[in-house]
Amino acid sequence: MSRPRPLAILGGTFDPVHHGHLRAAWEAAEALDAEVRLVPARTPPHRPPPVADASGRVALLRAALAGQDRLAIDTRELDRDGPSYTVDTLASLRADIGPDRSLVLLVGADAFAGLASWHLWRDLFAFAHVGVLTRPGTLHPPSGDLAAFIAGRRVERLHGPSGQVIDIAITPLDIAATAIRESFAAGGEPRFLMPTACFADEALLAPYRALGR
Ligand SMILES: Nc1ncnc2c1ncn2[C@@H]1O[C@H](COP(=O)(O)OP(=O)(O)OP(=O)(O)O)[C@@H](O)[C@H]1O
Ligand SMILES: O=C(O)c1ccc[n+]([C@@H]2O[C@H](COP(=O)([O-])O)[C@@H](O)[C@H]2O)c1
Repeated sequence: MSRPRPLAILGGTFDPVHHGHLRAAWEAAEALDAEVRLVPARTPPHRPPPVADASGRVALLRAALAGQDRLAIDTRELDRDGPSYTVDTLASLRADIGPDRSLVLLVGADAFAGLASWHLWRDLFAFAHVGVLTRPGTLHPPSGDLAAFIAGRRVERLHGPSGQVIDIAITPLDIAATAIRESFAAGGEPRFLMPTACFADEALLAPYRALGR
């Protein structure tokens, strides 16, 4: 029997989704030959509450992903109360897919540098590999406990179900949701930083446009 493709997830606040997220997820799917799911956080643990509620952020994600089937949405974090800890998401995914399939947590290099502040961060590696998406502007390599923990785990090709770290070089797109929210707040129109389909339903953009009022 052929080995199942790896399952990779890109968690995020997606407030709102933009081409930086989508292109990174797409290139990771190609680089790892993986099924990739975008996992919107209901209550992101390490930041102020999002501008748009979870259902609005998911609706924009659905609009963004329409017309292709390589990237999917996994809404399991919306079903949990409390902070959307990634370790809980990985445990739940691991229970779904069984012990043998490769599971990869995709994180931008900026997020990876702060991984040691995440809830039960060492346990992430018991459930999954970590795929680090290189991102412009991130110059600092991991340090301290994280650097010590991942020493010896870095690989060029993933083996087994979990526990390794791989760099995934992606086309640098210096797009951030913060800048998109700032554009809306200034009365701008951040077209072409996010998919055109996201502009089709004004109701979905209302929370962002309201930033400018
Ligand atoms: N332009 C990008 N290129 C590569 N990875 C990205 C990019 N933007 C976001 N990511 C990664 O996608 C994940 C989810 O990001 P998130 O939803 O926080 O978007 P963001 O644009 O960084 O948002 P914000 O500006 O609100 O912090 C994180 O791992 C982040 O590092
Ligand atoms: O589990 C944690 O402690 C944790 C801490 C910070 C961030 N995360 C996850 O990392 C992803 C990106 O977070 P953010 O805030 O950059 O959108 C998102 O899925 C968050 O739930 C997870």
